[in-house]
Amino acid sequence: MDRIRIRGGRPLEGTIDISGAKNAALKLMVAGLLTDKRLILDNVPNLADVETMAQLLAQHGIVVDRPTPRRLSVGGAITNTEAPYDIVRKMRASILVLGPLLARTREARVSLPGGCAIGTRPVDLHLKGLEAMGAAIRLDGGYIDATAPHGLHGAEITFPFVSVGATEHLMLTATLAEGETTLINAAREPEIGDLATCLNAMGASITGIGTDRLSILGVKSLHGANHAILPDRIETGTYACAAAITGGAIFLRGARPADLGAVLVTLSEAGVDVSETTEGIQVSRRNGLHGTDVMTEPFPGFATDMQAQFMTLMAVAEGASMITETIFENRFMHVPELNRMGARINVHGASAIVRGVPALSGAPVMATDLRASFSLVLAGLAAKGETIVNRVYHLDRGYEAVERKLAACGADIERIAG
Ligand SMILES: CC(=O)N[C@H]1[C@@H](OP(=O)(O)OP(=O)(O)OC[C@H]2O[C@@H](n3ccc(=O)[nH]c3=O)[C@H](O)[C@@H]2O)O[C@H](CO)[C@@H](O)[C@@H]1O
Ligand SMILES: C=C(OP(=O)(O)O)C(=O)O
Repeated sequence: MDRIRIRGGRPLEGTIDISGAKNAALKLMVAGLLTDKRLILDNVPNLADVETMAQLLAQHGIVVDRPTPRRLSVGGAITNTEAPYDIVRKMRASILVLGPLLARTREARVSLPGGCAIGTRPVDLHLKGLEAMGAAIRLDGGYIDATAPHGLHGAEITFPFVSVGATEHLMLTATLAEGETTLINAAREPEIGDLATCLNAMGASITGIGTDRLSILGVKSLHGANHAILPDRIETGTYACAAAITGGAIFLRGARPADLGAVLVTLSEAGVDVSETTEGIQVSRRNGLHGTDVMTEPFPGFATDMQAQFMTLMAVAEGASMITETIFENRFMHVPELNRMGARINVHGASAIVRGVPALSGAPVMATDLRASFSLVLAGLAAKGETIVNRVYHLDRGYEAVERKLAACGADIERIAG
């Protein structure tokens, strides 16, 4: 298993090109199941999760090619409607194939994704939504068995709380259902807008993009399209934290400020200098950081995917911060690892109290999930001495070329293959 070695204490200076968003790319690839024609995606990040999704689609009969490093071509006829446990367990976005398979072939068997390190992550809203659209669903041996003998139809679906995955899943499915589907209290994450824009380019009829009420008028079939994936707002926020924690200055080329929601405002409140340009975002820090409270919320609130990275920043801020996680019940696994590096963090239920310390010290640490992994990389960049981050396969799921991007800004970082 690969590890990352970091010798901390260098201010990072330079430019980082922001990659296409992982959380959009995976769902856009699923859109390829909705048509026999070719869907061409550009600005596709080179990530383990993208490879896993390509594998999943391939075993459904869909051909996924990478004609150029940043382009994916997805298309073909569905030849198998079962999504096996071995692939689904690696990546939760896999569950999103269920509705599109049902809409195209009237049957699907998809493994239940199960819990994962950050929480139980149920899929009941996805299944209830599909049932409202006419699917018959049965759970059998860890699999979701779904059929729609009479096809799927539109429905009015009100989510009791905001779910990114359920909004995307039902929107994808509704494009081919008969009649109109309305999703009320829908998630408004920028990746959902990106997916809706691509589906419309494929011939879907989706209105209300960017709002919490999406209307989807089903069509008979979708065609191919060419779509460039939006820049990754979580990668952007993560490297903004790298500039801030090392007291450096990084230009985040290609980043879109409006997609960051509350994250940029919160960084500014904490003492980070953020300036927006048409080409990207400049982030630097000349003065001290101060403790700032945050609560994770659906977009445009502070993203749960930025919680661990922001906590590391607060670990070296002056004063205390309270960080409350409202989306996932177990997303504080980075806390004991950060404490091993000298942080002073206590968890009380859904909140962590972070008492800032003057400096962290390098240590061997264990990555536990994707964003937690980067929070440890950030700690290593700021710490005195050497940090070894173990189990970096979590990092490779969602961050492209981490060592190259950071080293280009002056970080002393290397991957140790093993
Ligand atoms: C609202 C939110 O911030 N969602 C995050 C969530 O999306 P993801 O799509 O994974 O999760 P959801 O948005 O669906 O989950 C939001 C909340 O609803 C619950 N839930 C969800 C579906 C369901 O059928 N039943 C149910 O109870 C979840 O357990 C969670 O507490 O994780 C992703 C990966 O970290 C993030 O990029 C998303 O920003
Ligand atoms: C946890 C994440 O992804 P996933 O939903 O694929 O687990 C993430 O993007 O931070």
